[in-house]
Amino acid sequence: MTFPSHVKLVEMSPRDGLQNESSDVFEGMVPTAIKLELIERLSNTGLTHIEAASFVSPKWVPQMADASAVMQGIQRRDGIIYSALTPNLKGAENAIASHAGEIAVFSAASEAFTEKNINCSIEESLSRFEPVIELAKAHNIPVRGYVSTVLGCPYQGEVSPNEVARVAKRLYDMGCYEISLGDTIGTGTPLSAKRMLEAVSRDIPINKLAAHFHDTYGQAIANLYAVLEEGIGIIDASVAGLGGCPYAQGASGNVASEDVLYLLQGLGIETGVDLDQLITTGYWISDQLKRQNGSKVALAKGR
Ligand SMILES: CC(C)(COP(=O)([O-])OP(=O)([O-])OC[C@H]1O[C@@H](n2cnc3c(N)ncnc32)[C@H](O)[C@@H]1OP(=O)([O-])[O-])[C@@H](O)C(=O)NCCC(=O)NCCSC(=O)C[C@@](C)(O)CC(=O)[O-]
Repeated sequence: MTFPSHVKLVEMSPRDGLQNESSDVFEGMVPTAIKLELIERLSNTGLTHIEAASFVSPKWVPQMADASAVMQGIQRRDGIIYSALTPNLKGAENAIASHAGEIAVFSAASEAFTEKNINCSIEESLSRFEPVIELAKAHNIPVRGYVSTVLGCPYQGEVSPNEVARVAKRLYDMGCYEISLGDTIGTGTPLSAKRMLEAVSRDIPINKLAAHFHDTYGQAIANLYAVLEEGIGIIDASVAGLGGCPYAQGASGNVASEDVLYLLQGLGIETGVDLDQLITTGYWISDQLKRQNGSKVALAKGR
């Protein structure tokens, strides 16, 4: 078994982490200043990729309504890519106008989830992404592609690895430079994660694939270990385990960045990220949101 020597961590907390936050503390919206301070603190940890906001309909996801203010307010650092999620051309235009360093499009391997999440079929979502990718190319901005529900769907249940592979390949062939595979509701297990990855990596080089696992069933770290064994070198995670998709009921947070980093350090895998700084940031945002910190490593190590 050979693990990669280096893993790229993609930090999700400002976008996936906060998009579903129904913060009582702030009567709904998390203030832009808190989002910006979170991004600033994350920028001090050694992370090189931070998904900072999403340019989606504010009627669908009110928490991301200040995406332009967030993207424009970031104190940008050399060597850090601040990316934004975009569902359509309108979102991409706004993201690019707000200086997103990378944009991401998102579909799913389940028709039912795609309808609930972005109000169209998988096929329609892919055609919406064509002009997005074209526009990004014209601006020299890389595009990441997400496939959600890769290990289970909240509406249709089981999802076939072949369908995940099909959607992932379409996104890759359309020009997405990296495909992130989302276990949106965290129902995957190490074996199902490996089987899914085997199917996807038949068509797409493994170094172009990212694991984006939620920890709803407590399997995310085990699933990550399984896909690291297969050669995955890009992992999405969210500090303090923040997050959840508004269109996947019961879906809890992303796997905690602190827990992923602890796993990687134990395997001798380099990331360039400082665990203590990450833990401090996780406690800071948990305090702001008056939430229990969702990272087991942070709880064990303490403040
Ligand atoms: C895709 C749409 C817009 C379709 O929504 P729709 O209602 O079908 O769209 P529409 O084109 O009919 O537009 C409706 C209204 O939204 C506006 N609108 C339209 N587009 C935009 C835009 N980009 N930015 C701002 N406003 C926009 C548009 O202008 C219009 O405004 P109105 O005329 O009624 O005032 C909607 O369904 C939507 O925004 N969905 C986003 C859902 C979402 O953000 N889900 C969470 C992210 S995915 C996720 O978390 C999973 C992931 C990626 O993390 C991986 C994993 O874990 O699996």
